[in-house]
Amino acid sequence: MPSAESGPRTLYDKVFSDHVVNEQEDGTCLIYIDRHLVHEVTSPQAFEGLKNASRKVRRPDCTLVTVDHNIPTTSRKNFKNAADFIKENDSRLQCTTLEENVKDFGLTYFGMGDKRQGIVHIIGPEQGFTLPGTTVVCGDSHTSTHGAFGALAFGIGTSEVEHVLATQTLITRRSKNMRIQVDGELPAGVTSKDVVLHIIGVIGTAGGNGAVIEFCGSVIRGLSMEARMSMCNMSIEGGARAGMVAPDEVTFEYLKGRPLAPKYGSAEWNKAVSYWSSLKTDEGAKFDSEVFIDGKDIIPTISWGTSPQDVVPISGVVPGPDDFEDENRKASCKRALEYMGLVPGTPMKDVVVDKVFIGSCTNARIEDLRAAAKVVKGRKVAANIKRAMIVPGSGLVKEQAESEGLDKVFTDAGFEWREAGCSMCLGMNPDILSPKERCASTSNRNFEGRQGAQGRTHLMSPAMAATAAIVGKLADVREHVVASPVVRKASPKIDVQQPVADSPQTEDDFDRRRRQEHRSPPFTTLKGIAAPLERANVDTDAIIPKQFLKTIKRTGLGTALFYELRYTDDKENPDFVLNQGVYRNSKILVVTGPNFGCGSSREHAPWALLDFGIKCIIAPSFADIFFNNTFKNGMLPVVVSDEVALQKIADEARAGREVEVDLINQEIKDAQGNKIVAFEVEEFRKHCLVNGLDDIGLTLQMESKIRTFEAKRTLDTPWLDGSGYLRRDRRGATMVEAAPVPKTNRGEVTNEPLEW
Ligand SMILES: CC(C)[C@H](C(=O)O)[C@@H](O)C(=O)O
Ligand code: SF4
Repeated sequence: MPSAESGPRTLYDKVFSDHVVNEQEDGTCLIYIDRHLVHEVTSPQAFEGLKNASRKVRRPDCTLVTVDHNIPTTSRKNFKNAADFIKENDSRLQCTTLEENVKDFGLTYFGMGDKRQGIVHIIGPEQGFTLPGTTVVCGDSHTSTHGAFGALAFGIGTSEVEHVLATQTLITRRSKNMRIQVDGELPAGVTSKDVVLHIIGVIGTAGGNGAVIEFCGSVIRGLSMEARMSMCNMSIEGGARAGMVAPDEVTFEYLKGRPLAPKYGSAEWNKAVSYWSSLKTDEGAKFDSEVFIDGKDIIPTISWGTSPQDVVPISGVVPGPDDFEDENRKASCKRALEYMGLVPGTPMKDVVVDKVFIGSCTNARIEDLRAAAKVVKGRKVAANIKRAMIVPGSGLVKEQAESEGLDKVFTDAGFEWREAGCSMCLGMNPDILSPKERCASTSNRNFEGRQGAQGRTHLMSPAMAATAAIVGKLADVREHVVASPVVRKASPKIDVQQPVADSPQTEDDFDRRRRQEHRSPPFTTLKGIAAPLERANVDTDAIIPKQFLKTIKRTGLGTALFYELRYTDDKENPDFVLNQGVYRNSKILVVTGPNFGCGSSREHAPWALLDFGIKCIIAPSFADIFFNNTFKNGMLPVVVSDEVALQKIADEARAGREVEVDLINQEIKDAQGNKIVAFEVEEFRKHCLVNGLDDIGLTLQMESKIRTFEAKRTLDTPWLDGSGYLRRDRRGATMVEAAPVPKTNRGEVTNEPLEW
């Protein structure tokens, strides 16, 4: 339900309300986006859409672009350009396409030759691009990371990336408010990663669906910004699109001197701090759900299975199906044990590890590397560990770590010291696990095949991963390192001011863009074979694995749909439903377990379903980003939470009979036209589907409202109009200039020619 707009408000309510450009009667809101981060995987189709419609990027001064997912993490000593450096064809194409797009649209870009390059969720905060009270989006589910600053930050799909690029706004609705309070004190050896893994174990991967989580309590207040980012980062693993922490002195301290934050001590800084200080939940504000956790109950926590909710304390044992009451969980446990090659009852500390990965947007910040180095110092990686990698989150993190001598600590112990990128977090680059290899990983997802086909991932904190590297097995950091008080050191800050250039944009451009387009074929009624899928928590990595995300097109992904389930050694698996008889022509998917489409924001998941021929998915519940992404592609996700009705539909599907989804009357019927169940759909979404409308076209009709909002924003929060190297000369009430940032010479800021 929408949150109350009057009376005491939550932090989320405040930030959301401050960004509403327009609200419709059915609760559909157009919100302004302050900060847009872009990377190579989820943007090519968005830029292509802009080009096809002759649209420009509305606010280059609020947009920051980098490459992170595909790039190799090998030494860049001889780096000249991405085209020569990246060997794998599809990865190279995706990166060079991004470089062309930033050039064509005049965006600020941190390429591989720039020491500010890094994982998109590490560089935003590092540069002060992420600020309290802002709305931050990126075509990436871990955008939730930025909520650590009291920003409303969430992942979006590629169609929404295009929408934001074109309009600097997004169509959305109010989320529910969820509060997770962690009080007391954390025992020695327990870190924010343990806290968040513990929380996901408690609430489950669908626990936060439809909600924004506010993390609070004395434990959260005591965490550094890095630690808060690790927690908000994994809100998405708890099903929430966003996590937030109210900004406080720790936040302000972190922001001082960041290149894109207001200048410390200036009138603007003081104004900003006074606004930021108001961003807290009012006494008496209502939350839709609340969870209380006592910090002292948390033990270093690791995952044992193939979902982030499959966690146990390191002192525990591998669970078995009998440990769960829910039938879905019993079935998932059985499958996960088989996949992970584990036997119930085995002590976690007996599990032998092959590889160690310390990196990712969850845990590749300077504090993470310091924590790992503290464990490693003076020790050696165990003989059975085939590979132990440290992948800093950005060039600046790497530089800082090197200045502290951490690289030496790691390399002396036998770790590889790599260049910044996503790396083995999802293995879109060459850093992957071989089949059946077991990895102690500081990343955030342990889905099947996530780090490499048939690879086995155990999630944990940097200190725990470092301990596993030294011991050769999963191990308890508390038994291997003498606890000492955590000393909070400053994070690296670099004040880099860059020159910019101008390029005009005219009123005519707006008129051209104001066209309302019809992009998807209208959806009214769909009748066809429905395939039954009897699974819970189907993640988007399972719907389409990472190797297929390297395309720069939306089409042709049907063969990749459910790839790991549909094929074994590249041959069709006859047991998988879509390989059987009539189901090869399915138009509808009936999923019997909850939380379909959890995990990543990849719009490739609906694209693959659509390309296969599936236009409608029926399930008891969906993950938020996937749910959104389907609508943007003229597809219909239908929630049927009534178990009896869902089973009736599944029975039709199991019998190979057709099912009819009648959107006009909002009913699901059997092949004879008998109603099985009615369903709900938001009015605005239905309108767009039935009429095949392009919502960018619709939003552009709100131009005057967007301009009015921007003018007010400039008065109230002037620091949000591209500052520092993002500064643009503004023309009238709108944007815009387009100036790429000159290359920095990996360490030295120069006025050298542009990277391209
Ligand atoms: C590639 C991108 C869409 C994806 C995400 O949204 O999370 C990736 O970052 C991931 O972690 O799976
Ligand atoms: S989760 Fe992994 S792949 Fe996704 S953005 Fe973070 S580091 Fe990159």
